[in-house]
Amino acid sequence: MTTSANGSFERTPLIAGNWKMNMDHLQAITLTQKLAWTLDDAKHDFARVEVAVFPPFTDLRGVQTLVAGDDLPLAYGGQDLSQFDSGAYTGDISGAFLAKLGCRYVLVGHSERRTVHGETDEVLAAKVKAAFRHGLVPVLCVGEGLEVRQAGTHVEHTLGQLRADVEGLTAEQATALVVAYEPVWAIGTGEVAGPGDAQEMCAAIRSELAELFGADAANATRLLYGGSVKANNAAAILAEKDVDGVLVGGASLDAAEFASIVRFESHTAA
Ligand SMILES: O=C(CO)COP(=O)(O)O
Repeated sequence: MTTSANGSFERTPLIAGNWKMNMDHLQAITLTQKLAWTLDDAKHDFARVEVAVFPPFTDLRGVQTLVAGDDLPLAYGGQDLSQFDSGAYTGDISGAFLAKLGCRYVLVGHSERRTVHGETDEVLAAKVKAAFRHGLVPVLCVGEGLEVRQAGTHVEHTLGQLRADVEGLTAEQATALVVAYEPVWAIGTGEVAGPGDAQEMCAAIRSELAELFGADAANATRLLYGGSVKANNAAAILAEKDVDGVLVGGASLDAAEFASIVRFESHTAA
């Protein structure tokens, strides 16, 4: 653990790339290699700023082979997992399988899962627990849609999702948890929440976690912002006190752009 510039608490910044449904297993190898080379050229210190990618399931074996074979310091994870461990759940992927593939993380409750797949908070709370059961760190995504933002109830709404999805966790689990605030209106739209908006929500999330799990746990939980993060807007967001990293969609598909977002955090955390 290193001390980040985001306050006096020790939280290792995390720059995460969610590839969504992009990159087949061959493209995934090329992108991972390029990213590793670019960060290596830049002498990136992975212990100081952690870097993780979230490829589609079909890419994970290839990414694992590359990361293990070349001893790359990159972390990776799945974009979803089943709330169940095994059995008759056609099309679903168990956290046990992800753990076996060397995944450190798994996304839970991305807004595209909530909207396209209708995942409810009840299901998501079960998925968060399934992740922990299999030794994976859940990156729990929360955030409001445009109508909620316009009505001004975004903090209440997002904290409601958070409370429901972390239900039943221990303080120890809350310490390990990563929460990504992704306002739905800012995802893939080019509309980025201002650094002040990101900070407002991350501070609210941290104080909610403090109420639920105690201040020590809340001060350890890493909070990310996601939604149209690019190389040209990342630095200002990453400079905010309660923002410990970013969850990048589109810009993570370009190794050079993603690597430059990583470098902004390295400078902020220096
Ligand atoms: O949903 C996101 C990351 O999970 C954000 O996607 P974009 O960066 O493409 O807006």
